Amino acid sequence: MVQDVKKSERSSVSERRVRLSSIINILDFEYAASQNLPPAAFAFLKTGAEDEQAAKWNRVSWKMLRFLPRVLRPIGKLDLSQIILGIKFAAPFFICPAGGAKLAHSEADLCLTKAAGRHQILHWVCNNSHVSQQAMSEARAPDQTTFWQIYARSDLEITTQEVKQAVKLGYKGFALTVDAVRAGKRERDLKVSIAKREQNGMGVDDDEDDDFAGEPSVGRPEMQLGLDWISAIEWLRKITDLPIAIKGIQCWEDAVLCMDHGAHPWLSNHGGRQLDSAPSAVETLISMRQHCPEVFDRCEVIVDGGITRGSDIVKAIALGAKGVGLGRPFLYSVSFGEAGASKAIRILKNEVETTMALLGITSLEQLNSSYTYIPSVPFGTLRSVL
Ligand SMILES: Cc1cc2nc3c(=O)[nH]c(=O)nc-3n(C[C@H](O)[C@H](O)[C@H](O)COP(=O)(O)O)c2cc1C
Repeated sequence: MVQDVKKSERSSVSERRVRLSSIINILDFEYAASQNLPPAAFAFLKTGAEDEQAAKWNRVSWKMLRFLPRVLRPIGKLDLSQIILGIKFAAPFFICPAGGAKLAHSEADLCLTKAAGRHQILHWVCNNSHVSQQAMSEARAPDQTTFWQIYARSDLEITTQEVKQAVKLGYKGFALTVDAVRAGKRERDLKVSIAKREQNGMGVDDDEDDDFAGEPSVGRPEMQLGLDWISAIEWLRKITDLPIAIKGIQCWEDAVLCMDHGAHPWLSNHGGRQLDSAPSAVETLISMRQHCPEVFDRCEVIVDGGITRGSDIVKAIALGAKGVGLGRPFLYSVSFGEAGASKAIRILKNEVETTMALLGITSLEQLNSSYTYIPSVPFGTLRSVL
């Protein structure tokens, strides 16, 4: 399925315009990928839906929050470890599932699992990768745990077999992605595909031109469109009793439904690639704190979207998230292979540690909403909102 980037199009180490050694933060990886990757590959990874409002807002919304640091507290050893769906990892952030990683590097999916294993963080493996389930599980370090993400295929039996196989191969948690029943209109990606086709002299009859409705350049199998909460959870529960997250929760009402059905809400708008103007995970976290705080006690809330700094990760945890996913940042970093992904993890760990020390905490368990606020809302009101 995954479109191959021709070898000649992919830059070799010596051809790279931006070198790994020059990178000091996560946004630097995006710049490097924009310079080093073929334009079509970068466009596929970067694109959001339509006007990219959701993709941009995801990033900006973490910056709405400010910290309330505490001082004169002894800061000794910092403990970044976090339990996500029952498994202890060395850090609270993880690598999100992402199809098309091969556009960043021919061995991207394997490199991501290996880098995650090296640093004992979670890789939530994508079912739409170019590598087999078996090969992905073989890339794990001996003591490494990975989780598996699924789309429900139109032929549910195929997905059923895939989940059974994932259980056999030792995956310890699942995510059912539900925000992509239809692909979002990803214009940045579409424009590059159309330009390429026109460059190749392949014209289209003006009367029949419906390229504007084209599928993303990395295809996906046909989706199952008939599931609802009851049938989806019943189907999955017949196959496994391992933890299940529902990926793509975008309002507190659906977070409550997750809780009621014994699943964990994964607050995500697919990196702004699906519904433009969808809410960011920050907004959903805050509305959950107002309307259904009990979900944080009964479920593990996972978030992703627009995270570029260790401080964003700490903010998410302060608001109640247990696991914090990054998609594009790891895709951009893995354009440098395993060394790039490993550097991205080290940068994030270092930023999380610095943020913790400057907030006056030594473990993530000490974090709570009193460490953060939104300045635009009157201070007193906000403290009660959070
Ligand atoms: C290139 C790309 C491919 C993706 N493919 C999948 C996928 O196959 N399954 C899925 O559940 N999410 C997929 N996602 C969404 C990510 O899992 C995650 O929700 C999102 O990237 C987080 O936002 P961020 O990129 O701003 O960190 C993809 C994201 C990107 C950027």
